[in-house]
Amino acid sequence: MRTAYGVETVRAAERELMARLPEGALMQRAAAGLAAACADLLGRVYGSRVVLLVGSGDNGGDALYAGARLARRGAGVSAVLLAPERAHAGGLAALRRAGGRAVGAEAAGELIERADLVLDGIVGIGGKGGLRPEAEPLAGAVARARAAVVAVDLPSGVDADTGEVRGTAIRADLTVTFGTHKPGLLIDPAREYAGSVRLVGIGLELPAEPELEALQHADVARLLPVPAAESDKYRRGVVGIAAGSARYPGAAVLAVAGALRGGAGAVRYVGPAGQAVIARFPETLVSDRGPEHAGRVQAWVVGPGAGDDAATVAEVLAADVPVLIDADGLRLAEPSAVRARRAPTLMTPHAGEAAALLGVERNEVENGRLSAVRELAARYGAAVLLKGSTTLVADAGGGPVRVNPTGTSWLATAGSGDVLSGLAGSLLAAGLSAVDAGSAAAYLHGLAGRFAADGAPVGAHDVAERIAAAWRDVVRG
Ligand SMILES: NC(=O)C1=CN([C@@H]2O[C@H](COP(=O)(O)OP(=O)(O)OC[C@H]3O[C@@H](n4cnc5c(N)ncnc54)[C@H](OP(=O)(O)O)[C@@H]3O)[C@@H](O)[C@H]2O)[C@@H](O)CC1
Ligand SMILES: Nc1ncnc2c1ncn2[C@@H]1O[C@H](COP(=O)(O)OP(=O)(O)O)[C@@H](O)[C@H]1O
Ligand SMILES: [K+]
Repeated sequence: MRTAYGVETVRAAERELMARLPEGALMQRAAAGLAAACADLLGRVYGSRVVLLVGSGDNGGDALYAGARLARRGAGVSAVLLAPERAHAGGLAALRRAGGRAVGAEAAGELIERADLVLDGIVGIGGKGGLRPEAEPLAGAVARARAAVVAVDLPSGVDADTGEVRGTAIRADLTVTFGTHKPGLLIDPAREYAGSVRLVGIGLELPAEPELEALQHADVARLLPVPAAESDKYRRGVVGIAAGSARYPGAAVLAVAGALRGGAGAVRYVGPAGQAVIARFPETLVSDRGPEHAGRVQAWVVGPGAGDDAATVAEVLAADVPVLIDADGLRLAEPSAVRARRAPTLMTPHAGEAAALLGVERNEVENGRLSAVRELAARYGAAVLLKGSTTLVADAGGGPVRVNPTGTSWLATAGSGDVLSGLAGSLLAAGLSAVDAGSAAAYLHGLAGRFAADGAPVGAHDVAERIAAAWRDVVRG
Protein backbone atom coordinates (compact mmCIF):
# COMPACT_ATOMS: atom_id res chain seq x y z
CA MET A 1 0.00 0.00 0.00
CA ARG A 2 1.30 3.44 -0.88
CA THR A 3 0.32 6.17 1.58
CA ALA A 4 0.25 9.97 1.72
CA TYR A 5 0.20 12.28 4.74
CA GLY A 6 -0.90 15.89 5.03
CA VAL A 7 1.32 18.86 5.87
CA GLU A 8 0.34 19.13 9.52
CA THR A 9 1.25 15.49 10.14
CA VAL A 10 4.54 15.87 8.27
CA ARG A 11 5.42 18.96 10.32
CA ALA A 12 4.72 17.14 13.59
CA ALA A 13 6.85 14.15 12.58
CA GLU A 14 9.61 16.49 11.43
CA ARG A 15 9.65 18.34 14.78
CA GLU A 16 9.80 15.09 16.68
CA LEU A 17 12.68 13.78 14.58
CA MET A 18 14.63 17.07 14.52
CA ALA A 19 14.62 17.15 18.31
CA ARG A 20 16.67 13.93 18.28
CA LEU A 21 19.09 14.79 15.45
CA PRO A 22 21.93 17.29 15.03
CA GLU A 23 20.85 20.56 13.45
CA GLY A 24 20.55 20.42 9.69
CA ALA A 25 20.69 16.63 9.51
CA LEU A 26 17.24 16.27 7.95
CA MET A 27 17.96 18.82 5.27
CA GLN A 28 21.19 17.01 4.45
CA ARG A 29 19.30 13.75 4.04
CA ALA A 30 16.78 15.45 1.76
CA ALA A 31 19.49 17.18 -0.27
CA ALA A 32 21.51 13.99 -0.69
CA GLY A 33 18.46 12.13 -2.07
CA LEU A 34 17.59 15.07 -4.27
CA ALA A 35 21.09 15.36 -5.71
CA ALA A 36 21.19 11.62 -6.42
CA ALA A 37 17.88 11.79 -8.29
CA CYS A 38 19.17 14.77 -10.31
CA ALA A 39 22.39 12.93 -11.15
CA ASP A 40 20.36 9.92 -12.38
CA LEU A 41 18.28 12.18 -14.56
CA LEU A 42 21.30 14.02 -15.98
CA GLY A 43 23.28 10.88 -16.67
CA ARG A 44 26.51 12.89 -16.80
CA VAL A 45 26.80 15.52 -14.07
CA TYR A 46 30.23 16.89 -15.03
CA GLY A 47 29.85 19.83 -17.38
CA SER A 48 26.06 20.01 -17.12
CA ARG A 49 24.28 23.33 -16.59
CA VAL A 50 22.04 23.38 -13.54
CA VAL A 51 19.77 26.23 -12.46
CA LEU A 52 18.27 26.39 -8.97
CA LEU A 53 15.11 28.41 -8.38
CA VAL A 54 15.39 29.37 -4.73
CA GLY A 55 12.58 30.78 -2.59
CA SER A 56 12.80 32.11 0.94
CA GLY A 57 12.20 28.91 2.92
CA ASP A 58 13.72 25.50 3.58
CA ASN A 59 12.54 24.26 0.20
CA GLY A 60 15.09 26.64 -1.29
CA GLY A 61 17.62 25.35 1.28
CA ASP A 62 17.19 21.81 -0.05
CA ALA A 63 17.77 23.06 -3.59
CA LEU A 64 20.92 24.97 -2.55
CA TYR A 65 22.51 22.02 -0.73
CA ALA A 66 21.64 19.66 -3.61
CA GLY A 67 23.11 22.22 -6.01
CA ALA A 68 26.31 22.27 -3.92
CA ARG A 69 26.58 18.49 -4.25
CA LEU A 70 26.14 18.69 -8.02
CA ALA A 71 28.68 21.52 -8.26
CA ARG A 72 31.21 19.37 -6.40
CA ARG A 73 30.72 16.76 -9.11
CA GLY A 74 31.54 19.27 -11.83
CA ALA A 75 28.18 20.76 -12.77
CA GLY A 76 27.95 24.49 -13.47
CA VAL A 77 25.35 25.58 -10.92
CA SER A 78 23.57 28.94 -10.76
CA ALA A 79 21.05 29.80 -8.08
CA VAL A 80 18.31 32.29 -8.92
CA LEU A 81 17.37 33.90 -5.59
CA LEU A 82 13.80 35.17 -5.44
CA ALA A 83 14.36 36.88 -2.09
CA PRO A 84 18.17 37.29 -1.85
CA GLU A 85 18.17 38.58 1.72
CA ARG A 86 16.07 35.63 2.96
CA ALA A 87 17.66 32.75 1.05
CA HIS A 88 18.81 29.84 3.25
CA ALA A 89 22.17 31.10 4.54
CA GLY A 90 23.81 27.74 5.15
CA GLY A 91 22.73 26.40 1.77
CA LEU A 92 23.95 29.50 -0.03
CA ALA A 93 27.35 29.33 1.68
CA ALA A 94 27.65 25.64 0.78
CA LEU A 95 26.84 26.36 -2.85
CA ARG A 96 29.42 29.14 -3.02
CA ARG A 97 32.07 26.95 -1.38
CA ALA A 98 31.40 24.30 -4.03
CA GLY A 99 31.94 26.84 -6.82
CA GLY A 100 28.32 27.67 -7.59
CA ARG A 101 27.06 31.22 -7.97
CA ALA A 102 23.96 33.17 -6.99
CA VAL A 103 22.11 35.67 -9.19
CA GLY A 104 18.96 37.78 -8.94
CA ALA A 105 15.65 36.96 -10.63
CA GLU A 106 16.39 39.34 -13.53
CA ALA A 107 19.03 36.92 -14.86
CA ALA A 108 16.73 33.91 -14.69
CA GLY A 109 15.30 33.88 -18.24
CA GLU A 110 18.57 33.42 -20.08
CA LEU A 111 19.96 30.90 -17.58
CA ILE A 112 16.82 28.76 -17.71
CA GLU A 113 16.86 28.81 -21.51
CA ARG A 114 20.35 27.30 -21.62
CA ALA A 115 19.99 24.90 -18.69
CA ASP A 116 20.10 21.11 -18.81
CA LEU A 117 18.34 20.84 -15.48
CA VAL A 118 16.17 23.19 -13.44
CA LEU A 119 15.49 22.55 -9.74
CA ASP A 120 12.30 24.09 -8.46
CA GLY A 121 12.95 25.10 -4.86
CA ILE A 122 10.63 28.11 -4.87
CA VAL A 123 8.22 26.78 -2.28
CA GLY A 124 7.34 23.42 -0.71
CA ILE A 125 4.95 22.46 2.04
CA GLY A 126 5.07 26.04 3.38
CA GLY A 127 3.32 27.32 0.24
CA LYS A 128 -0.12 28.91 0.16
CA GLY A 129 -2.10 29.42 -3.05
CA GLY A 130 -0.58 29.52 -6.52
CA LEU A 131 2.79 31.12 -7.22
CA ARG A 132 3.11 34.75 -6.23
CA PRO A 133 3.40 37.34 -9.03
CA GLU A 134 7.19 37.67 -8.64
CA ALA A 135 7.62 33.91 -9.17
CA GLU A 136 5.10 33.54 -12.01
CA PRO A 137 7.41 34.54 -14.90
CA LEU A 138 9.76 31.73 -13.84
CA ALA A 139 7.04 29.15 -14.42
CA GLY A 140 6.63 30.45 -17.97
CA ALA A 141 10.37 30.38 -18.63
CA VAL A 142 10.61 26.84 -17.26
CA ALA A 143 7.70 25.67 -19.43
CA ARG A 144 9.42 27.01 -22.56
CA ALA A 145 12.84 25.59 -21.74
CA ARG A 146 14.24 22.30 -23.01
CA ALA A 147 15.71 21.52 -19.58
CA ALA A 148 14.52 18.63 -17.41
CA VAL A 149 12.61 20.03 -14.44
CA VAL A 150 12.86 18.53 -10.96
CA ALA A 151 10.48 19.78 -8.29
CA VAL A 152 11.84 19.81 -4.74
CA ASP A 153 9.29 18.11 -2.45
CA LEU A 154 6.35 19.48 -4.51
CA PRO A 155 5.89 21.45 -7.72
CA SER A 156 5.73 25.04 -6.47
CA GLY A 157 2.23 26.50 -6.61
CA VAL A 158 0.22 23.30 -6.02
CA ASP A 159 -1.60 22.59 -2.78
CA ALA A 160 0.16 19.79 -0.91
CA ASP A 161 -2.92 18.70 1.04
CA THR A 162 -5.63 18.78 -1.60
CA GLY A 163 -4.12 18.61 -5.07
CA GLU A 164 -5.69 21.94 -5.96
CA VAL A 165 -3.93 24.32 -8.34
CA ARG A 166 -5.34 27.80 -7.79
CA GLY A 167 -3.05 29.80 -10.05
CA THR A 168 0.25 29.32 -11.85
CA ALA A 169 2.39 26.35 -10.83
CA ILE A 170 5.63 24.78 -12.02
CA ARG A 171 5.31 21.73 -14.27
CA ALA A 172 7.95 19.14 -13.39
CA ASP A 173 9.22 16.01 -15.11
CA LEU A 174 10.15 14.55 -11.74
CA THR A 175 9.23 15.42 -8.18
CA VAL A 176 11.56 14.30 -5.41
CA THR A 177 9.48 14.28 -2.26
CA PHE A 178 10.74 13.83 1.30
CA GLY A 179 9.57 11.53 4.08
CA THR A 180 6.18 10.64 2.59
CA HIS A 181 4.02 11.30 -0.42
CA LYS A 182 1.80 14.33 0.07
CA PRO A 183 -1.87 13.96 -0.98
CA GLY A 184 -1.48 16.56 -3.73
CA LEU A 185 1.11 14.41 -5.48
CA LEU A 186 -1.49 11.68 -6.04
CA ILE A 187 -4.56 13.77 -6.93
CA ASP A 188 -5.27 15.73 -10.10
CA PRO A 189 -4.85 18.47 -11.10
CA ALA A 190 -1.63 18.73 -9.00
CA ARG A 191 -0.59 15.17 -9.85
CA GLU A 192 -0.15 16.15 -13.48
CA TYR A 193 2.23 18.95 -12.51
CA ALA A 194 4.40 16.57 -10.49
CA GLY A 195 5.48 14.27 -13.33
CA SER A 196 6.88 11.04 -11.95
CA VAL A 197 7.41 11.01 -8.21
CA ARG A 198 10.41 9.68 -6.28
CA LEU A 199 10.18 9.29 -2.52
CA VAL A 200 13.31 9.92 -0.46
CA GLY A 201 13.14 8.46 3.04
CA ILE A 202 14.42 10.79 5.76
CA GLY A 203 13.40 8.72 8.78
CA LEU A 204 10.07 10.36 9.67
CA GLU A 205 7.88 8.32 12.00
CA LEU A 206 4.34 8.71 10.78
CA PRO A 207 1.04 7.77 12.44
CA ALA A 208 -0.79 4.55 11.53
CA GLU A 209 -3.61 6.30 9.70
CA PRO A 210 -2.65 8.16 6.53
CA GLU A 211 -4.66 10.80 4.73
CA LEU A 212 -4.67 8.82 1.50
CA GLU A 213 -3.89 5.25 0.52
CA ALA A 214 -3.30 3.79 -2.92
CA LEU A 215 -3.78 0.05 -3.32
CA GLN A 216 -1.12 -1.91 -5.20
CA HIS A 217 -1.36 -5.28 -6.95
CA ALA A 218 -0.78 -7.31 -3.76
CA ASP A 219 -3.41 -5.38 -1.80
CA VAL A 220 -6.02 -5.92 -4.50
CA ALA A 221 -5.09 -9.59 -4.86
CA ARG A 222 -5.86 -10.09 -1.16
CA LEU A 223 -9.31 -8.52 -1.60
CA LEU A 224 -10.49 -10.42 -4.66
CA PRO A 225 -12.88 -13.31 -3.98
CA VAL A 226 -11.84 -16.83 -4.96
CA PRO A 227 -14.44 -19.64 -5.04
CA ALA A 228 -13.71 -22.31 -2.43
CA ALA A 229 -14.13 -26.04 -3.08
CA GLU A 230 -17.57 -25.95 -1.42
CA SER A 231 -18.75 -22.87 -3.35
CA ASP A 232 -21.89 -22.79 -5.43
CA LYS A 233 -23.30 -19.91 -7.40
CA TYR A 234 -25.43 -18.68 -4.49
CA ARG A 235 -22.64 -18.85 -1.95
CA ARG A 236 -20.44 -16.82 -4.30
CA GLY A 237 -23.12 -14.13 -4.21
CA VAL A 238 -25.81 -12.98 -6.62
CA VAL A 239 -25.68 -9.41 -7.87
CA GLY A 240 -28.86 -7.68 -9.01
CA ILE A 241 -28.64 -5.07 -11.77
CA ALA A 242 -31.57 -2.66 -11.93
CA ALA A 243 -30.52 -0.54 -14.88
CA GLY A 244 -31.33 0.47 -18.44
CA SER A 245 -34.52 1.75 -19.97
CA ALA A 246 -36.29 1.56 -23.31
CA ARG A 247 -34.21 4.60 -24.26
CA TYR A 248 -30.88 3.33 -22.85
CA PRO A 249 -30.83 -0.47 -23.08
CA GLY A 250 -27.07 -0.39 -23.63
CA ALA A 251 -26.36 0.78 -20.08
CA ALA A 252 -27.98 -2.44 -18.81
CA VAL A 253 -25.88 -4.58 -21.14
CA LEU A 254 -22.65 -2.85 -20.08
CA ALA A 255 -23.43 -3.02 -16.34
CA VAL A 256 -24.15 -6.75 -16.74
CA ALA A 257 -20.91 -7.11 -18.73
CA GLY A 258 -19.00 -5.66 -15.77
CA ALA A 259 -20.95 -7.69 -13.21
CA LEU A 260 -20.26 -11.00 -14.96
CA ARG A 261 -16.51 -10.38 -14.53
CA GLY A 262 -16.67 -9.33 -10.89
CA GLY A 263 -16.72 -12.57 -8.93
CA ALA A 264 -20.42 -12.97 -8.10
CA GLY A 265 -21.84 -16.43 -8.81
CA ALA A 266 -24.80 -15.13 -10.76
CA VAL A 267 -26.08 -11.90 -12.26
CA ARG A 268 -29.77 -11.07 -12.05
CA TYR A 269 -31.09 -8.37 -14.34
CA VAL A 270 -34.31 -6.49 -13.56
CA GLY A 271 -35.72 -3.92 -15.96
CA PRO A 272 -37.02 -3.20 -19.44
CA ALA A 273 -33.82 -4.16 -21.33
CA GLY A 274 -34.02 -7.90 -20.65
CA GLN A 275 -34.12 -8.83 -24.33
CA ALA A 276 -30.96 -6.89 -25.11
CA VAL A 277 -29.20 -8.30 -22.06
CA ILE A 278 -30.10 -11.92 -22.76
CA ALA A 279 -29.15 -11.60 -26.42
CA ARG A 280 -25.63 -10.55 -25.44
CA PHE A 281 -25.23 -12.53 -22.19
CA PRO A 282 -27.41 -15.66 -22.10
CA GLU A 283 -26.12 -16.57 -18.64
CA THR A 284 -28.00 -13.62 -17.06
CA LEU A 285 -31.09 -14.36 -14.93
CA VAL A 286 -33.61 -11.91 -16.36
CA SER A 287 -36.79 -10.68 -14.73
CA ASP A 288 -39.23 -7.87 -15.49
CA ARG A 289 -41.10 -8.00 -12.18
CA GLY A 290 -39.21 -5.30 -10.27
CA PRO A 291 -36.46 -5.62 -7.66
CA GLU A 292 -38.74 -6.75 -4.81
CA HIS A 293 -39.92 -9.81 -6.71
CA ALA A 294 -36.74 -10.68 -8.54
CA GLY A 295 -35.54 -13.33 -6.08
CA ARG A 296 -32.67 -13.13 -3.61
CA VAL A 297 -29.63 -11.01 -4.31
CA GLN A 298 -26.66 -10.18 -2.07
CA ALA A 299 -26.14 -6.70 -3.55
CA TRP A 300 -27.88 -4.33 -5.97
CA VAL A 301 -26.64 -1.94 -8.61
CA VAL A 302 -29.19 0.70 -9.48
CA GLY A 303 -29.17 3.65 -11.82
CA PRO A 304 -27.15 3.26 -15.04
CA GLY A 305 -29.39 4.34 -17.93
CA ALA A 306 -32.39 4.30 -15.57
CA GLY A 307 -33.96 7.44 -17.04
CA ASP A 308 -36.68 8.66 -14.68
CA ASP A 309 -37.61 5.43 -12.96
CA ALA A 310 -37.61 6.75 -9.38
CA ALA A 311 -39.82 3.92 -8.13
CA THR A 312 -37.20 1.26 -8.91
CA VAL A 313 -34.51 3.31 -7.19
CA ALA A 314 -36.68 3.66 -4.08
CA GLU A 315 -37.45 -0.08 -4.09
CA VAL A 316 -33.76 -0.97 -4.28
CA LEU A 317 -32.84 1.49 -1.53
CA ALA A 318 -35.37 -0.22 0.74
CA ALA A 319 -33.59 -3.58 0.36
CA ASP A 320 -31.51 -4.66 3.33
CA VAL A 321 -28.45 -5.61 1.25
CA PRO A 322 -25.52 -3.51 -0.04
CA VAL A 323 -26.54 -1.12 -2.80
CA LEU A 324 -24.46 0.70 -5.41
CA ILE A 325 -26.09 3.87 -6.77
CA ASP A 326 -24.81 5.22 -10.08
CA ALA A 327 -25.74 7.69 -12.83
CA ASP A 328 -29.48 8.52 -12.98
CA GLY A 329 -29.93 6.69 -9.69
CA LEU A 330 -27.90 9.40 -7.94
CA ARG A 331 -30.34 12.06 -9.07
CA LEU A 332 -33.41 9.96 -8.32
CA ALA A 333 -32.37 8.70 -4.88
CA GLU A 334 -34.04 10.43 -1.96
CA PRO A 335 -31.17 11.62 0.31
CA SER A 336 -33.11 10.70 3.44
CA ALA A 337 -33.67 7.17 2.10
CA VAL A 338 -29.92 6.80 1.51
CA ARG A 339 -29.07 8.06 4.99
CA ALA A 340 -31.65 5.76 6.57
CA ARG A 341 -30.14 2.60 5.09
CA ARG A 342 -28.56 0.11 7.47
CA ALA A 343 -26.75 -2.05 4.87
CA PRO A 344 -23.71 -0.51 3.10
CA THR A 345 -24.26 1.99 0.30
CA LEU A 346 -21.74 2.92 -2.39
CA MET A 347 -22.41 5.99 -4.55
CA THR A 348 -20.38 6.36 -7.75
CA PRO A 349 -20.74 9.87 -9.21
CA HIS A 350 -18.55 11.51 -11.82
CA ALA A 351 -17.58 15.14 -11.19
CA GLY A 352 -20.75 16.52 -12.82
CA GLU A 353 -23.02 14.28 -10.77
CA ALA A 354 -21.08 15.02 -7.60
CA ALA A 355 -21.39 18.76 -8.29
CA ALA A 356 -25.17 18.42 -8.72
CA LEU A 357 -25.45 16.52 -5.44
CA LEU A 358 -23.36 19.12 -3.60
CA GLY A 359 -24.99 22.11 -5.32
CA VAL A 360 -21.69 23.50 -6.63
CA GLU A 361 -20.08 24.01 -10.04
CA ARG A 362 -18.43 21.05 -11.72
CA ASN A 363 -15.01 22.70 -11.80
CA GLU A 364 -15.15 23.15 -8.04
CA VAL A 365 -15.34 19.37 -7.70
CA GLU A 366 -12.63 18.82 -10.32
CA ASN A 367 -10.30 21.24 -8.52
CA GLY A 368 -11.06 19.96 -5.06
CA ARG A 369 -11.73 16.25 -5.44
CA LEU A 370 -10.63 15.26 -1.97
CA SER A 371 -12.90 17.65 -0.10
CA ALA A 372 -15.79 16.89 -2.48
CA VAL A 373 -15.63 13.12 -1.97
CA ARG A 374 -15.33 13.50 1.81
CA GLU A 375 -18.19 15.96 1.96
CA LEU A 376 -20.49 13.67 -0.05
CA ALA A 377 -19.65 10.64 2.09
CA ALA A 378 -20.40 12.61 5.25
CA ARG A 379 -23.64 14.10 3.91
CA TYR A 380 -25.08 10.79 2.72
CA GLY A 381 -23.60 8.50 5.35
CA ALA A 382 -22.42 6.37 2.42
CA ALA A 383 -19.17 5.29 0.82
CA VAL A 384 -18.54 7.46 -2.25
CA LEU A 385 -16.42 6.69 -5.31
CA LEU A 386 -15.72 9.88 -7.25
CA LYS A 387 -14.80 9.01 -10.86
CA GLY A 388 -12.61 10.90 -13.30
CA SER A 389 -8.96 11.60 -14.01
CA THR A 390 -8.23 10.70 -10.37
CA THR A 391 -10.69 8.26 -8.84
CA LEU A 392 -11.13 8.61 -5.07
CA VAL A 393 -13.10 6.44 -2.66
CA ALA A 394 -14.16 7.78 0.74
CA ASP A 395 -15.81 5.78 3.50
CA ALA A 396 -18.99 6.85 5.25
CA GLY A 397 -17.28 7.22 8.61
CA GLY A 398 -14.22 9.18 7.46
CA GLY A 399 -10.70 7.71 7.69
CA PRO A 400 -8.16 7.39 4.87
CA VAL A 401 -9.42 8.05 1.34
CA ARG A 402 -8.36 5.56 -1.31
CA VAL A 403 -6.84 6.95 -4.50
CA ASN A 404 -6.79 4.73 -7.55
CA PRO A 405 -3.36 4.43 -9.18
CA THR A 406 -4.46 2.61 -12.36
CA GLY A 407 -6.50 3.97 -15.23
CA THR A 408 -6.04 5.88 -18.43
CA SER A 409 -7.81 8.82 -20.01
CA TRP A 410 -8.94 6.41 -22.76
CA LEU A 411 -11.53 5.33 -20.18
CA ALA A 412 -13.32 8.62 -20.79
CA THR A 413 -15.68 6.89 -23.20
CA ALA A 414 -19.45 6.49 -23.04
CA GLY A 415 -20.54 3.51 -20.98
CA SER A 416 -17.28 2.76 -19.22
CA GLY A 417 -18.84 3.96 -15.95
CA ASP A 418 -21.65 1.41 -16.44
CA VAL A 419 -19.05 -1.37 -16.67
CA LEU A 420 -17.45 -0.10 -13.46
CA SER A 421 -20.75 -0.08 -11.58
CA GLY A 422 -21.51 -3.69 -12.54
CA LEU A 423 -18.00 -4.77 -11.58
CA ALA A 424 -18.13 -3.03 -8.19
CA GLY A 425 -21.63 -4.35 -7.53
CA SER A 426 -20.45 -7.87 -8.21
CA LEU A 427 -17.63 -7.46 -5.68
CA LEU A 428 -20.16 -6.14 -3.14
CA ALA A 429 -22.28 -9.25 -3.70
CA ALA A 430 -19.20 -11.40 -3.18
CA GLY A 431 -18.87 -9.89 0.29
CA LEU A 432 -16.38 -7.02 0.02
CA SER A 433 -17.04 -3.84 2.04
CA ALA A 434 -18.22 -0.81 0.10
CA VAL A 435 -14.79 0.86 0.13
CA ASP A 436 -12.96 -2.34 -0.79
CA ALA A 437 -15.44 -3.17 -3.57
CA GLY A 438 -15.21 0.35 -4.97
CA SER A 439 -11.44 0.61 -4.83
CA ALA A 440 -10.75 -2.92 -6.10
CA ALA A 441 -13.23 -2.37 -8.95
CA ALA A 442 -11.63 0.97 -9.89
CA TYR A 443 -8.21 -0.70 -9.85
CA LEU A 444 -9.27 -3.59 -12.13
CA HIS A 445 -11.29 -1.28 -14.37
CA GLY A 446 -8.33 1.06 -14.77
CA LEU A 447 -6.00 -1.80 -15.58
CA ALA A 448 -8.53 -3.32 -18.00
CA GLY A 449 -8.82 0.10 -19.63
CA ARG A 450 -5.06 0.26 -20.12
CA PHE A 451 -4.91 -3.27 -21.51
CA ALA A 452 -7.85 -2.65 -23.83
CA ALA A 453 -6.64 0.72 -25.08
CA ASP A 454 -2.92 0.07 -25.37
CA GLY A 455 -2.58 3.51 -26.92
CA ALA A 456 -5.69 3.48 -29.13
CA PRO A 457 -9.36 4.41 -28.63
CA VAL A 458 -11.67 1.73 -27.22
CA GLY A 459 -15.35 1.25 -26.47
CA ALA A 460 -16.71 0.38 -23.03
CA HIS A 461 -17.39 -3.23 -24.06
CA ASP A 462 -13.67 -3.64 -24.88
CA VAL A 463 -12.87 -2.59 -21.31
CA ALA A 464 -15.31 -5.18 -19.91
CA GLU A 465 -13.69 -7.86 -22.02
CA ARG A 466 -10.27 -7.16 -20.53
CA ILE A 467 -11.35 -7.29 -16.87
CA ALA A 468 -10.44 -10.99 -16.66
CA ALA A 469 -6.94 -10.21 -17.97
CA ALA A 470 -6.59 -7.44 -15.37
CA TRP A 471 -7.77 -9.83 -12.62
CA ARG A 472 -5.18 -12.43 -13.71
CA ASP A 473 -2.45 -9.79 -13.80
CA VAL A 474 -3.32 -8.72 -10.25
CA VAL A 475 -3.46 -12.20 -8.71
CA ARG A 476 -0.31 -13.38 -10.49
CA GLY A 477 1.54 -10.34 -9.15
N1 LIG B 1 9.17 18.42 6.53
C1 LIG B 1 10.35 17.82 6.57
O1 LIG B 1 10.50 16.83 7.24
C2 LIG B 1 11.47 18.37 5.80
C3 LIG B 1 11.30 19.52 5.04
N2 LIG B 1 12.27 19.97 4.24
C4 LIG B 1 11.98 21.02 3.30
O2 LIG B 1 11.40 22.14 3.91
C5 LIG B 1 10.30 22.57 3.12
C6 LIG B 1 9.39 23.42 3.93
O3 LIG B 1 10.13 24.56 4.28
P1 LIG B 1 9.46 25.86 4.91
O4 LIG B 1 8.61 25.48 6.03
O5 LIG B 1 10.55 26.78 5.20
O6 LIG B 1 8.52 26.36 3.77
P2 LIG B 1 8.75 26.54 2.18
O7 LIG B 1 7.92 25.49 1.52
O8 LIG B 1 10.15 26.66 1.82
O9 LIG B 1 8.00 27.89 1.87
C7 LIG B 1 8.00 28.94 2.78
C8 LIG B 1 8.39 30.22 2.09
O10 LIG B 1 7.76 30.35 0.82
C9 LIG B 1 7.10 31.60 0.73
N3 LIG B 1 5.82 31.34 0.04
C10 LIG B 1 4.67 30.88 0.57
N4 LIG B 1 3.73 30.71 -0.37
C11 LIG B 1 4.30 31.08 -1.54
C12 LIG B 1 3.82 31.14 -2.88
N5 LIG B 1 2.57 30.77 -3.18
N6 LIG B 1 4.67 31.56 -3.85
C13 LIG B 1 5.93 31.92 -3.55
N7 LIG B 1 6.42 31.90 -2.27
C14 LIG B 1 5.62 31.48 -1.30
C15 LIG B 1 6.94 32.10 2.14
O11 LIG B 1 7.26 33.43 2.15
P3 LIG B 1 6.65 34.51 3.19
O12 LIG B 1 5.17 34.22 3.31
O13 LIG B 1 7.40 34.30 4.44
O14 LIG B 1 6.94 35.78 2.49
C16 LIG B 1 7.94 31.29 2.95
O15 LIG B 1 9.08 32.03 3.26
C17 LIG B 1 9.74 21.29 2.59
O16 LIG B 1 8.87 21.46 1.50
C18 LIG B 1 11.01 20.57 2.23
O17 LIG B 1 11.46 20.96 0.96
C19 LIG B 1 13.57 19.31 4.19
O18 LIG B 1 14.57 20.24 4.17
C20 LIG B 1 13.87 18.40 5.34
C21 LIG B 1 12.76 17.65 5.86
N1 LIG C 1 -9.56 11.68 -17.82
C1 LIG C 1 -9.76 10.47 -17.29
N2 LIG C 1 -8.71 9.72 -16.88
C2 LIG C 1 -8.90 8.49 -16.36
N3 LIG C 1 -10.13 7.91 -16.22
C3 LIG C 1 -11.20 8.60 -16.60
C4 LIG C 1 -11.09 9.91 -17.16
N4 LIG C 1 -12.32 10.35 -17.44
C5 LIG C 1 -13.17 9.36 -17.08
N5 LIG C 1 -12.50 8.31 -16.57
C6 LIG C 1 -13.08 7.05 -16.08
O1 LIG C 1 -14.00 6.56 -17.05
C7 LIG C 1 -15.21 6.13 -16.43
C8 LIG C 1 -16.32 7.02 -16.95
O2 LIG C 1 -17.46 6.86 -16.19
P1 LIG C 1 -18.73 7.82 -16.38
O3 LIG C 1 -18.31 9.24 -16.29
O4 LIG C 1 -19.77 7.34 -15.45
O5 LIG C 1 -19.14 7.56 -17.89
P2 LIG C 1 -20.45 6.87 -18.49
O6 LIG C 1 -21.60 7.48 -17.74
O7 LIG C 1 -20.45 7.24 -19.93
O8 LIG C 1 -20.33 5.43 -18.26
C9 LIG C 1 -14.95 6.21 -14.94
O9 LIG C 1 -14.43 5.00 -14.47
C10 LIG C 1 -13.90 7.30 -14.84
O10 LIG C 1 -13.11 7.21 -13.67
K1 LIG D 1 9.18 23.13 -4.88
